[in-house]
Amino acid sequence: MSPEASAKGTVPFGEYRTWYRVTGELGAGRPAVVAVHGGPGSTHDYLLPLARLAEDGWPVVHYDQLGNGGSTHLPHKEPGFWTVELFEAELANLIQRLGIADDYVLFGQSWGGPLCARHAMTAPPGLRGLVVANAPASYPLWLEEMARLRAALPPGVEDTLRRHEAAGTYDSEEYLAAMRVFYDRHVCRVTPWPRDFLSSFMEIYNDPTVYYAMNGPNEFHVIGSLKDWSIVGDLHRVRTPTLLISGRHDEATPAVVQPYHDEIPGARWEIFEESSHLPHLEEPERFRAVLTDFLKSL
Ligand SMILES: N=C(O)[C@@H]1CCCN1
Repeated sequence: MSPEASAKGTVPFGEYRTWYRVTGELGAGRPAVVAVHGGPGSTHDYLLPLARLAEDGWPVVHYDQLGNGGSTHLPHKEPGFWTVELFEAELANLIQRLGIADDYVLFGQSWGGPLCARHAMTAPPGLRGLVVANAPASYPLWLEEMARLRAALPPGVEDTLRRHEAAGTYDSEEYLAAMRVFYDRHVCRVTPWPRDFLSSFMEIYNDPTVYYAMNGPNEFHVIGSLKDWSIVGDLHRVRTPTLLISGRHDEATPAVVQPYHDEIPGARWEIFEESSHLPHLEEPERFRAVLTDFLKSL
Protein backbone atom coordinates (compact mmCIF):
# COMPACT_ATOMS: atom_id res chain seq x y z
CA MET A 1 0.00 0.00 0.00
CA SER A 2 1.21 3.51 -0.81
CA PRO A 3 1.48 5.91 2.16
CA GLU A 4 -1.39 8.27 2.87
CA ALA A 5 -1.30 11.75 1.35
CA SER A 6 -0.22 14.56 3.68
CA ALA A 7 -2.18 17.05 1.56
CA LYS A 8 -4.58 17.03 -1.36
CA GLY A 9 -6.20 19.83 -3.28
CA THR A 10 -6.40 21.75 -6.52
CA VAL A 11 -4.55 24.80 -7.81
CA PRO A 12 -6.02 27.24 -10.31
CA PHE A 13 -4.70 26.88 -13.85
CA GLY A 14 -6.26 29.75 -15.76
CA GLU A 15 -10.02 29.12 -15.62
CA TYR A 16 -9.43 25.45 -14.80
CA ARG A 17 -8.18 23.47 -11.81
CA THR A 18 -5.30 20.99 -11.51
CA TRP A 19 -5.70 18.30 -8.86
CA TYR A 20 -2.63 17.27 -6.85
CA ARG A 21 -1.60 15.37 -3.75
CA VAL A 22 1.52 15.60 -1.62
CA THR A 23 3.09 12.74 0.33
CA GLY A 24 5.59 13.91 2.94
CA GLU A 25 6.56 17.49 3.81
CA LEU A 26 7.46 20.06 1.15
CA GLY A 27 10.45 22.29 1.90
CA ALA A 28 11.79 20.06 4.68
CA GLY A 29 15.26 19.68 3.18
CA ARG A 30 14.99 17.29 0.25
CA PRO A 31 13.69 18.29 -3.21
CA ALA A 32 10.10 17.40 -4.04
CA VAL A 33 9.75 14.62 -6.64
CA VAL A 34 6.98 15.58 -9.07
CA ALA A 35 5.41 12.53 -10.76
CA VAL A 36 4.24 13.38 -14.29
CA HIS A 37 1.98 10.69 -15.74
CA GLY A 38 1.63 9.49 -19.30
CA GLY A 39 -1.14 9.29 -21.85
CA PRO A 40 -1.60 12.09 -22.30
CA GLY A 41 -5.03 11.65 -20.81
CA SER A 42 -4.11 9.14 -18.13
CA THR A 43 -4.08 9.88 -14.38
CA HIS A 44 -1.64 9.77 -11.45
CA ASP A 45 -2.97 6.53 -9.96
CA TYR A 46 -0.56 4.06 -11.58
CA LEU A 47 2.38 6.14 -10.27
CA LEU A 48 1.17 6.11 -6.66
CA PRO A 49 3.88 3.64 -5.53
CA LEU A 50 6.39 6.49 -5.96
CA ALA A 51 4.80 7.98 -2.82
CA ARG A 52 6.98 5.55 -0.83
CA LEU A 53 9.96 7.85 -1.54
CA ALA A 54 8.51 10.04 1.23
CA GLU A 55 9.48 7.30 3.71
CA ASP A 56 13.11 8.17 2.86
CA GLY A 57 12.57 11.92 3.12
CA TRP A 58 11.72 12.92 -0.46
CA PRO A 59 8.31 14.56 -0.58
CA VAL A 60 6.33 13.40 -3.62
CA VAL A 61 3.82 15.39 -5.63
CA HIS A 62 1.34 13.52 -7.84
CA TYR A 63 -1.07 15.38 -10.07
CA ASP A 64 -3.66 14.73 -12.74
CA GLN A 65 -3.04 16.62 -15.94
CA LEU A 66 -5.90 18.76 -17.18
CA GLY A 67 -8.74 16.82 -18.76
CA ASN A 68 -8.81 13.78 -16.49
CA GLY A 69 -8.81 12.45 -12.96
CA GLY A 70 -9.45 15.09 -10.28
CA SER A 71 -8.59 17.98 -12.62
CA THR A 72 -11.06 19.87 -14.77
CA HIS A 73 -12.60 17.66 -17.47
CA LEU A 74 -13.30 19.37 -20.79
CA PRO A 75 -15.01 16.77 -23.01
CA HIS A 76 -16.38 19.38 -25.39
CA LYS A 77 -13.09 21.04 -26.29
CA GLU A 78 -11.94 20.74 -29.88
CA PRO A 79 -9.01 18.28 -30.31
CA GLY A 80 -6.73 21.23 -31.22
CA PHE A 81 -7.17 22.64 -27.69
CA TRP A 82 -5.02 19.83 -26.29
CA THR A 83 -1.42 20.84 -27.02
CA VAL A 84 2.03 20.08 -25.63
CA GLU A 85 2.32 23.75 -24.70
CA LEU A 86 -0.88 23.53 -22.62
CA PHE A 87 0.55 20.73 -20.49
CA GLU A 88 3.95 22.43 -20.25
CA ALA A 89 2.19 25.52 -18.90
CA GLU A 90 0.17 23.41 -16.46
CA LEU A 91 3.30 21.73 -15.07
CA ALA A 92 5.13 25.07 -14.64
CA ASN A 93 2.01 26.53 -12.99
CA LEU A 94 1.73 23.65 -10.52
CA ILE A 95 5.42 23.93 -9.53
CA GLN A 96 5.05 27.65 -8.90
CA ARG A 97 1.75 27.35 -7.04
CA LEU A 98 3.12 24.64 -4.72
CA GLY A 99 6.14 26.81 -3.89
CA ILE A 100 8.69 24.16 -4.95
CA ALA A 101 10.28 26.00 -7.90
CA ASP A 102 13.55 26.39 -5.97
CA ASP A 103 14.07 22.70 -5.27
CA TYR A 104 12.43 19.87 -7.22
CA VAL A 105 13.02 16.77 -9.31
CA LEU A 106 10.84 15.67 -12.23
CA PHE A 107 9.82 12.06 -12.82
CA GLY A 108 8.15 11.81 -16.23
CA GLN A 109 6.71 8.43 -17.27
CA SER A 110 5.84 7.64 -20.89
CA TRP A 111 4.33 10.83 -22.40
CA GLY A 112 5.35 12.51 -19.13
CA GLY A 113 8.99 11.89 -20.16
CA PRO A 114 9.15 14.24 -23.16
CA LEU A 115 6.90 16.68 -21.31
CA CYS A 116 9.44 16.85 -18.47
CA ALA A 117 12.35 16.99 -20.94
CA ARG A 118 10.73 20.01 -22.60
CA HIS A 119 10.40 21.63 -19.17
CA ALA A 120 14.07 20.90 -18.43
CA MET A 121 15.11 22.52 -21.73
CA THR A 122 14.01 25.87 -20.24
CA ALA A 123 16.83 25.41 -17.66
CA PRO A 124 14.73 26.14 -14.54
CA PRO A 125 17.23 27.01 -11.78
CA GLY A 126 15.47 24.89 -9.12
CA LEU A 127 15.33 21.68 -11.17
CA ARG A 128 17.80 19.34 -9.44
CA GLY A 129 17.26 16.18 -11.48
CA LEU A 130 15.24 14.60 -14.26
CA VAL A 131 13.99 11.02 -14.58
CA VAL A 132 12.68 10.03 -18.00
CA ALA A 133 10.95 6.66 -17.64
CA ASN A 134 9.64 4.45 -20.49
CA ALA A 135 9.36 7.47 -22.75
CA PRO A 136 9.15 8.34 -26.44
CA ALA A 137 11.36 11.12 -27.84
CA SER A 138 9.85 10.75 -31.30
CA TYR A 139 6.35 9.50 -32.10
CA PRO A 140 7.29 8.50 -35.66
CA LEU A 141 10.06 6.34 -34.12
CA TRP A 142 7.54 5.05 -31.54
CA LEU A 143 5.25 3.96 -34.38
CA GLU A 144 8.09 2.24 -36.24
CA GLU A 145 8.76 0.22 -33.10
CA MET A 146 5.06 -0.48 -32.56
CA ALA A 147 4.92 -2.00 -36.05
CA ARG A 148 7.87 -4.23 -35.19
CA LEU A 149 6.38 -5.34 -31.84
CA ARG A 150 2.97 -5.98 -33.40
CA ALA A 151 4.51 -8.14 -36.13
CA ALA A 152 6.09 -10.30 -33.41
CA LEU A 153 2.76 -10.97 -31.61
CA PRO A 154 1.32 -14.51 -31.74
CA PRO A 155 -0.16 -15.58 -35.10
CA GLY A 156 -3.40 -13.86 -36.01
CA VAL A 157 -3.21 -11.06 -33.46
CA GLU A 158 -1.80 -8.45 -35.84
CA ASP A 159 -4.39 -9.40 -38.50
CA THR A 160 -7.16 -8.92 -35.95
CA LEU A 161 -5.76 -5.54 -34.94
CA ARG A 162 -5.45 -4.38 -38.54
CA ARG A 163 -8.97 -5.51 -39.45
CA HIS A 164 -10.63 -3.61 -36.61
CA GLU A 165 -8.42 -0.55 -37.08
CA ALA A 166 -9.48 -0.41 -40.72
CA ALA A 167 -13.13 -0.64 -39.61
CA GLY A 168 -12.71 1.72 -36.64
CA THR A 169 -14.21 -0.94 -34.34
CA TYR A 170 -11.80 -0.29 -31.47
CA ASP A 171 -14.40 -1.19 -28.85
CA SER A 172 -15.14 -4.65 -30.25
CA GLU A 173 -14.47 -7.55 -27.88
CA GLU A 174 -12.20 -9.15 -30.48
CA TYR A 175 -10.06 -6.02 -30.82
CA LEU A 176 -9.85 -5.51 -27.07
CA ALA A 177 -8.76 -9.13 -26.61
CA ALA A 178 -6.01 -8.68 -29.22
CA MET A 179 -5.02 -5.37 -27.59
CA ARG A 180 -4.69 -7.16 -24.27
CA VAL A 181 -2.17 -9.59 -25.78
CA PHE A 182 0.06 -6.59 -26.60
CA TYR A 183 -0.50 -4.95 -23.20
CA ASP A 184 0.32 -8.14 -21.27
CA ARG A 185 3.63 -8.36 -23.18
CA HIS A 186 4.72 -4.70 -23.44
CA VAL A 187 2.74 -2.56 -20.99
CA CYS A 188 2.27 -4.54 -17.75
CA ARG A 189 3.61 -8.06 -17.27
CA VAL A 190 2.11 -8.41 -13.79
CA THR A 191 -1.15 -10.36 -13.81
CA PRO A 192 -3.68 -9.61 -12.58
CA TRP A 193 -2.98 -5.95 -13.29
CA PRO A 194 -2.14 -4.05 -10.09
CA ARG A 195 -5.02 -2.00 -8.74
CA ASP A 196 -3.22 1.33 -9.27
CA PHE A 197 -2.61 0.55 -12.95
CA LEU A 198 -6.18 -0.66 -13.44
CA SER A 199 -7.43 2.62 -11.93
CA SER A 200 -5.55 4.73 -14.48
CA PHE A 201 -6.44 2.37 -17.31
CA MET A 202 -10.15 2.71 -16.50
CA GLU A 203 -9.88 6.47 -16.05
CA ILE A 204 -8.41 6.84 -19.55
CA TYR A 205 -11.51 5.24 -21.06
CA ASN A 206 -13.98 6.80 -18.64
CA ASP A 207 -13.02 10.12 -20.24
CA PRO A 208 -10.89 9.47 -23.34
CA THR A 209 -11.07 13.11 -24.53
CA VAL A 210 -7.36 13.89 -24.17
CA TYR A 211 -6.03 10.39 -24.88
CA TYR A 212 -7.99 10.15 -28.14
CA ALA A 213 -7.21 13.73 -29.22
CA MET A 214 -3.43 13.53 -28.72
CA ASN A 215 -2.60 9.81 -28.66
CA GLY A 216 -5.34 7.60 -30.09
CA PRO A 217 -7.34 4.55 -28.97
CA ASN A 218 -4.39 2.74 -27.39
CA GLU A 219 -0.62 2.54 -26.98
CA PHE A 220 0.21 1.03 -30.35
CA HIS A 221 -2.31 2.71 -32.64
CA VAL A 222 -1.23 6.35 -32.25
CA ILE A 223 -3.32 8.40 -34.65
CA GLY A 224 -3.79 11.53 -32.52
CA SER A 225 -2.18 14.96 -32.84
CA LEU A 226 1.14 13.70 -31.37
CA LYS A 227 1.70 11.13 -34.13
CA ASP A 228 4.26 13.33 -35.96
CA TRP A 229 5.72 15.01 -32.83
CA SER A 230 9.38 14.67 -31.94
CA ILE A 231 11.94 16.32 -29.67
CA VAL A 232 14.87 14.45 -31.19
CA GLY A 233 17.60 16.96 -32.00
CA ASP A 234 16.57 19.28 -29.14
CA LEU A 235 17.51 17.04 -26.20
CA HIS A 236 21.07 18.39 -25.99
CA ARG A 237 19.45 21.45 -24.36
CA VAL A 238 18.73 19.36 -21.25
CA ARG A 239 21.54 20.18 -18.82
CA THR A 240 19.97 18.60 -15.74
CA PRO A 241 21.38 15.37 -14.20
CA THR A 242 19.25 12.74 -15.92
CA LEU A 243 18.31 9.11 -15.27
CA LEU A 244 16.69 7.11 -18.07
CA ILE A 245 14.57 4.07 -17.18
CA SER A 246 13.00 1.46 -19.44
CA GLY A 247 12.07 -2.22 -19.47
CA ARG A 248 13.63 -4.92 -21.62
CA HIS A 249 10.11 -5.85 -22.77
CA ASP A 250 8.87 -2.24 -22.80
CA GLU A 251 6.78 -0.79 -25.59
CA ALA A 252 9.29 2.03 -25.13
CA THR A 253 11.94 -0.20 -26.69
CA PRO A 254 15.68 0.52 -26.45
CA ALA A 255 15.45 2.11 -29.91
CA VAL A 256 12.66 4.40 -28.66
CA VAL A 257 14.70 5.54 -25.64
CA GLN A 258 18.08 5.75 -27.42
CA PRO A 259 17.77 9.44 -28.52
CA TYR A 260 17.63 10.52 -24.87
CA HIS A 261 20.87 8.66 -24.18
CA ASP A 262 22.52 9.96 -27.34
CA GLU A 263 21.65 13.61 -26.80
CA ILE A 264 21.37 14.37 -23.06
CA PRO A 265 24.92 14.90 -21.74
CA GLY A 266 25.81 12.31 -19.08
CA ALA A 267 22.40 10.66 -19.01
CA ARG A 268 22.49 7.35 -17.09
CA TRP A 269 20.25 4.53 -18.40
CA GLU A 270 18.87 1.62 -16.38
CA ILE A 271 17.10 -1.19 -18.24
CA PHE A 272 14.92 -3.45 -16.07
CA GLU A 273 15.35 -6.93 -17.50
CA GLU A 274 12.09 -8.40 -16.11
CA SER A 275 9.90 -5.41 -16.92
CA SER A 276 7.92 -3.82 -19.69
CA HIS A 277 6.35 -0.34 -19.48
CA LEU A 278 5.89 -0.16 -15.70
CA PRO A 279 9.10 -1.23 -13.87
CA HIS A 280 7.87 0.53 -10.71
CA LEU A 281 5.05 -2.05 -10.63
CA GLU A 282 6.89 -4.99 -12.23
CA GLU A 283 10.19 -4.80 -10.30
CA PRO A 284 9.30 -2.50 -7.37
CA GLU A 285 12.23 -3.25 -5.09
CA ARG A 286 14.91 -2.82 -7.77
CA PHE A 287 13.10 0.23 -9.10
CA ARG A 288 13.08 1.85 -5.66
CA ALA A 289 16.79 1.12 -5.19
CA VAL A 290 17.72 2.57 -8.59
CA LEU A 291 15.60 5.69 -8.13
CA THR A 292 16.76 6.29 -4.54
CA ASP A 293 20.38 5.88 -5.62
CA PHE A 294 19.86 8.52 -8.32
CA LEU A 295 18.11 10.93 -5.95
CA LYS A 296 20.92 10.56 -3.42
CA SER A 297 23.43 11.44 -6.14
CA LEU A 298 21.82 14.84 -6.79
N1 LIG B 1 1.07 6.13 -22.41
C1 LIG B 1 1.85 6.87 -23.01
O1 LIG B 1 2.18 8.00 -22.50
C2 LIG B 1 2.39 6.45 -24.36
C3 LIG B 1 3.50 7.31 -24.93
C4 LIG B 1 3.44 7.01 -26.41
C5 LIG B 1 2.08 6.39 -26.67
N2 LIG B 1 1.36 6.42 -25.37
